[in-house]
Amino acid sequence: ASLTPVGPLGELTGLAVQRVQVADLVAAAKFGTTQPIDDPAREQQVLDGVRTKATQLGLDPENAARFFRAQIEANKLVQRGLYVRWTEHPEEVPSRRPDLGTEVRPILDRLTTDILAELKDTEQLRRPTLKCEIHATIAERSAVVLNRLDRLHEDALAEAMSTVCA
Ligand SMILES: C=C(O[C@@H]1C=C(C(=O)O)C=C[C@H]1O)C(=O)O
Repeated sequence: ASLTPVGPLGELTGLAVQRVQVADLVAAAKFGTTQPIDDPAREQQVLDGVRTKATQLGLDPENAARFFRAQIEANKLVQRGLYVRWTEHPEEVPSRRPDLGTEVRPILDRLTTDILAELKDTEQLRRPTLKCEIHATIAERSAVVLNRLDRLHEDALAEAMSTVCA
């Protein structure tokens, strides 16, 4: 369970937190298999879906795709960090390997839908203004404290939120 960060960007930031936390499951699904961290075909699928749904919601599809490119980079940052951690400390490797296709990607797909709805709800606030940057910083810092994010997930969240103020 994750706690909702503070302010008008709290819900959106909370969803970005959930997405970087699900990266732990993605890494657990792939670690010790031949499945690579980078999957350009899946990324293309995610981004194509985002553009389609964004257009249906009346959002700028390229702006939404830019936000999701940052979510994807953040996810891979966590995966790479956990690979380093698990290689150095094999006792920390999760004992169960979740199934990427049936278990993990469906969670990411649900988050995609929720994130797009929040992008719509926050559209007016997310102009490139100081006001937006301030609300983004408040939401991000409160997310780190409320969810006790470690440095890896804190850095990933910063990446995920880097383009929030359109
Ligand atoms: C999350 C995954 O790993 C990477 C990150 C992705 C994402 O954040 O949506 C998509 C494809 C991969 O490059 C995955 O393979 O599903």
